[in-house]
Amino acid sequence: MATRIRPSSKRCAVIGGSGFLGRHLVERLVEKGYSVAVFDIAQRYDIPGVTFHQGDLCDKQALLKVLKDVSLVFHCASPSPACDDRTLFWKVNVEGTRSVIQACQEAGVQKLVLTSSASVVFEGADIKNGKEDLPYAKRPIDYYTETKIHQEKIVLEACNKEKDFLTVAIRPHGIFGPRDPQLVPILVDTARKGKMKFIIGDGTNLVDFTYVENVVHGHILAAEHLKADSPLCGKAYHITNDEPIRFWDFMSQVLVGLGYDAPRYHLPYALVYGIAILLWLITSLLRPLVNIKPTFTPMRVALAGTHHYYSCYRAKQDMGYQPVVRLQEAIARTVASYPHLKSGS
Ligand SMILES: NC(=O)C1=CN([C@@H]2O[C@H](COP(=O)(O)OP(=O)(O)OC[C@H]3O[C@@H](n4cnc5c(N)ncnc54)[C@H](OP(=O)(O)O)[C@@H]3O)[C@@H](O)[C@H]2O)C=CC1
Ligand SMILES: CC(C)CCC[C@@H](C)[C@H]1CC[C@H]2C3=C(CC[C@]12C)[C@@]1(C)CCC(=O)C[C@@H]1CC3
Repeated sequence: MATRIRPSSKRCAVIGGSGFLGRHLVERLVEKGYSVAVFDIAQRYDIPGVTFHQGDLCDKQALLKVLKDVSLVFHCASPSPACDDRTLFWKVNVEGTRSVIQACQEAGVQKLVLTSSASVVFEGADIKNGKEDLPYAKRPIDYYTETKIHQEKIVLEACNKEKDFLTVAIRPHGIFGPRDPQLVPILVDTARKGKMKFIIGDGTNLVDFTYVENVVHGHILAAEHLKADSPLCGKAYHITNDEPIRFWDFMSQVLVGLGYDAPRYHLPYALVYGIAILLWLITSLLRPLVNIKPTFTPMRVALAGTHHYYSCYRAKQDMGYQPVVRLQEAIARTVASYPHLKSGS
């Protein structure tokens, strides 16, 4: 009987490796001596030694070609939360993730590390020091969150020691850092439109913002600690900066760092949330005719006006996680990385 030769444990693939988190992950893996294949719907950069495979993760045959001599897969692809397209979220995050799991199993991949999200337990109400045993949101706040819940469940349920296929999910929260296309650009765009004058609520709500290098560190630790006899098998892990900060202090530090005024005037949370729901309803009804993207979506308002910070005690215990870049240093590096978004430029 022919014995299957296992690929080296340092041969990995990053699905979604052209994205914000994915590219930082690829760069760190290369520094650590991994051989990396990127699978993504688009190729946006070139790194010597990294092979790129352009394709849709819903296409199992295309995935199989890339995964056949890989032992470890990171899955960090998703449509952007801003796209609000339920059909696309289900197709990519749920059906596509099933095809990733099947392709991994058929190709003999041993480990799958999923980038999930701490928002899988967020329903719009306060979460203070939330642990991984919080129940999944029963009424997810948007389609993105709804499908991230299903995605995490199917990946964790696929963990099977007998089949030599181990899975783990990383749940980051509020990732930021150089090249992030969401947080800082949306913030600056809102400030430039003159809409960043108001604080939603009393401004004391604490939130986790997690520097991208810490999220990368959590992913690699998880991959390296994921073994048949380890507690990581089939579990989810919060990865944060472990320094919750007032949402509005974080926003103000980024804005002031880039030369914009910090928001000053307070608006009641319930009022802004109500307006955001109304706008979402109107834009959904008008969508067949015009595609308007409101700045203040119910999700963003809920994130801006409630406490949502998470414990990463489990990651510290099971994989020795500690953030590698502290929050103030992370904010300074991020601000410095966006010279083109400075006020007046
Ligand atoms: N950013 C954040 O604050 C947080 C993010 N996460 C999770 O982290 C992961 C990475 O997020 P982030 O880096 O911010 O996102 P990005 O959008 O920057 O990266 C995702 C990448 O996946 C690609 N992609 C999308 N659909 C497919 C597909 N069908 N097949 C192959 N590739 C595809 C995207 O291409 P394209 O751009 O062309 O769509 C993009 O290159 C996601 O799973 C997200 O849910 C979790 C918590 C917080
Ligand atoms: C308009 C302003 C009141 C707020 C602008 C900042 C927001 C763009 C960001 C603040 C928190 C961010 C966040 C995410 C996206 C960008 C923010 C809303 C996620 C929804 C991205 C995907 C996730 O999995 C969870 C994130 C939580 C925090």
